[in-house]
Amino acid sequence: MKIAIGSDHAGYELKIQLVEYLNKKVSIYDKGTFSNDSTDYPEFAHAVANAIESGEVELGILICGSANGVAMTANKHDHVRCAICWEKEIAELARAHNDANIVALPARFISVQKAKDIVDAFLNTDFEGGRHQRRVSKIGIV
Ligand SMILES: O=C(CO)[C@H](O)[C@H](O)[C@H](O)COP(=O)(O)O
Repeated sequence: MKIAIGSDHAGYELKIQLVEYLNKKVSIYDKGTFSNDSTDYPEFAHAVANAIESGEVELGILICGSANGVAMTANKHDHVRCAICWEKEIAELARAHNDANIVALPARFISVQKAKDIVDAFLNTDFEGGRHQRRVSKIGIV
């Protein structure tokens, strides 16, 4: 499986931990940031969202302090459904019911172990389709 990951400075340390953890299981495409220097989360959210839209990867992981900024940015992309997750059960539902293709993690509010559990749940849960496909299809209708 191909996974893109990106964070701003607030998520950088967690991103390092997750890249090391996930490298043993999947192919990781790291879209930055690559230091603790203060930066702007939209750059990395757009990079991960573009990787989804181009087909470079199947799923993505975004990290910032609260997860709000990266999720808001990624969800501007037509083919992205980015879900903020702070418990593994929410990650399972984001995949099973919402067909989310990016998980957004709030680095300043969850532990590294919690983040690993959330990511594992996200990567290992399939979309259920059926009634959920009907609802997901309506998301873009405004
Ligand atoms: O949480 C975030 C956006 O939703 C970002 O990670 C920012 O870091 C956050 O807005 C705080 O900014 P700061 O420059 O790290 O104080």
